[in-house]
Formats: sequence, C-alpha cells, structure tokens
Amino acid sequence: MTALLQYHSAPASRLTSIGSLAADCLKLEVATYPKPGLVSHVDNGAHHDMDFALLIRGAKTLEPWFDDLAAAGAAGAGMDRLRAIGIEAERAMLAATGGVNTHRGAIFGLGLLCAAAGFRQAYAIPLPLGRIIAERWGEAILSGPLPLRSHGAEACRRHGVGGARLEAAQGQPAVYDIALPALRAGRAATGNEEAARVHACLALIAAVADTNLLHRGGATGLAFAQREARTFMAAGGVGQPNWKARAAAIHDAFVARNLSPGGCADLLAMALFVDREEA
Ligand SMILES: CC(C)(COP(=O)(O)OP(=O)(O)OC[C@H]1O[C@@H](n2cnc3c(N)ncnc32)[C@H](O[C@H]2O[C@H](COP(=O)(O)OP(=O)(O)OP(=O)(O)O)[C@@H](O)[C@H]2O)[C@@H]1O)[C@@H](O)C(=O)NCCC(=O)NCCS
Ligand SMILES: Nc1ncnc2[nH]cnc12
Repeated sequence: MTALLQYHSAPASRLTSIGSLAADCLKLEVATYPKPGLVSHVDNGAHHDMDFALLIRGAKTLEPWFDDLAAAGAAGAGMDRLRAIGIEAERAMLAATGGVNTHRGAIFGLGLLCAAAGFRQAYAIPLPLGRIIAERWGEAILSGPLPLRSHGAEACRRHGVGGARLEAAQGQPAVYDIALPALRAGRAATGNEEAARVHACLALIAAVADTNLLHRGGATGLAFAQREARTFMAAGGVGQPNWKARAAAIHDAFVARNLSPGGCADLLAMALFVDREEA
C-alpha cells in the first residue's frame, strides 16, 4: 500500500469536504432529542458544564482538524502522526470551550474515520472505513500510550471493558453492527431523520459498555442504562406509537441518576458520517 503513495495524490476539494461532513455529523448528533442524559437543543441532560451552543462551538472548531486528519490519511500517515494531530485538536477544542471536554472521544473515533476516508479517496480503495482503521492503525492504537488518569482508562481498568481504543482498533463494530442498521431501521419505520437518530442512539446504549456511564454510575449505572434502552428497543424503539414520550421518560431517569452516555453520542455521530461517506 505504501508504494502507491508516491504516485497518487488526493483531490483537494474532496478531502476538504471530509472535515465539513464530520463537523455536520457532530452538529446533527447534538440536534437530536430525546437522547438519554445527553445535551440537545431542548435541554442540557445530565450536564452542568455543557449546553447546545458549547457543543456546536466545539464541533465547528474541529472542522479544520478533521480535514488535517483526512489529508494525513491520504498522505499515508501512521498512528504517531494522527495522534499528534489529535492532541492538537484536543487543545483547540479545550481553548474554544473554556476547558470543557465536549468531544475528546469524537476527535479520536471520528478523527480516525476521517483519516480512513482520506486514505480511501486517495487510493480509490473500496473498503469500509472501519476495516481501513483496523488494518492500517489497529495495532498501533492498542500498543500506543495509555493515559494514566483519564476517566476512560480508569473505567477500562476497573471494569475490564475495552473503551474507545478497542472499538477503534476492531474497526468500529458498534458503528457498523449496531448504529447503522438501527439508523436505517428507524428511517424505514418513521421516515423521520431525528427519530432514526434517536433509534440508533438507544440501540447503542443497549449494547455498548460506555466508559462515561461506568465513570459516572459504575457497573450499576451501566446496567441500569442498558436495561432501560433494551426495554425501549424491545418494545419497537421509535416504531412504537408513543416512542417520544417513552424516550423522554428514559432521558429524565438518566438525568435523575446523573448518567450520560457520551461515548454513544460520539458513536452516533460516527455512524452518521459512515452512512454518508459510504453511501
Ligand atoms: C484514546 C482516547 C480516546 C483516550 O481514551 P480514554 O478512554 O483513555 O479516555 P477518555 O478521556 O475517558 O476518553 C474516552 C472517550 O471516548 C468516548 N467513549 C466512551 N466509551 C466509549 C466506547 N465504548 N466506545 C467509543 N467511545 C467511547 C467518550 O467520549 C465522550 O465523552 C466525553 C466526555 O467525557 P468526560 O469528560 O470523561 O465525561 P463527563 O462525564 O462529562 O465528566 P465529568 O463531568 O463527570 O467530569 C466527550 O468528550 C465525548 O466525546 C469518552 O470520554 C484519546 O483521547 C487519545 O488517546 N487521544 C490522543 C489523541 C489521539 O490519538 N487522537 C487520534 C487522532 S485520530
Ligand atoms: N450530546 C452530547 N451530550 C453530552 N456529551 C456529549 N459528547 C458528545 N456529544 C455529547
């Protein structure tokens, strides 16, 4: 694959559009209600330091960094280079949000999808983006530096889950196997894009070991969140007549317990990106 890099270069306009699509997907995720415990255009969920405007500001700030990641992917960058850009993007996000971590997980997961999209466009390789991530960067993701004190790393150590790193190294299975089919089923059931996003979000919460839920609520919090989401999905998700009231009741129950599945919010945005990029 590396030899190809000397002879091909990616069309700049297509690469530029990757950052804008990624930022749009982050904005669409925020503009989705009811998402249990999460911030939306309606309320701040279980968050005291974030609101809709702050998350939109965070998303806008990241657009050029997603473009840089796409360009780096197109240029054949290894994980060290992507990590360096990701750390700069984290700094830019924190500067724009007054120090609030709005999108650290998204910089990582969506950033890797952008790098894979750049690579795929540059070499016209018709593989799913998740597979490109796993094959090109999977090993380096798992063997890379581990933050000692991040909430996610702590939750992984304590509860034996894989978190954002393992998801990415395995080619984003929650995006491909859970969120995308749910997004499409939600669309087919309702013809409504926001309802389809709610359906995908609840499907993710039902299945993913979100380290934010573990950090805030421990194993009990994660089990509660998964049980609520599974009951909602088993009753038909957004296919049930009173779906909005039921999803809003789950949202209220998460807020009352201070639970917020920030990882599932990121995975929803990532599914929206793959849905568009691989269409
Ligand atoms: C590899 C890193 C992602 C670091 O990961 P780690 O797990 O060690 O650390 P965290 O800082 O906790 O970040 C992980 C974030 O990933 C999201 N996430 C959680 N579970 C999953 C999952 N199962 N699958 C995928 N993604 C998941 C989640 O992000 C969202 O939550 C953020 C809010 O988090 P936090 O501030 O902890 O939460 P609060 O509850 O609000 O805190 P308090 O108010 O209680 O204090 C929000 O940002 C969402 O995005 C996890 O938080 C990575 O950061 C890394 O290595 N970076 C280096 C740069 C790099 O390599 N970049 C790659 C470039 S392509
Ligand atoms: N909508 C949202 N609410 C809270 N945390 C998030 N992280 C990413 N999107 C989020």
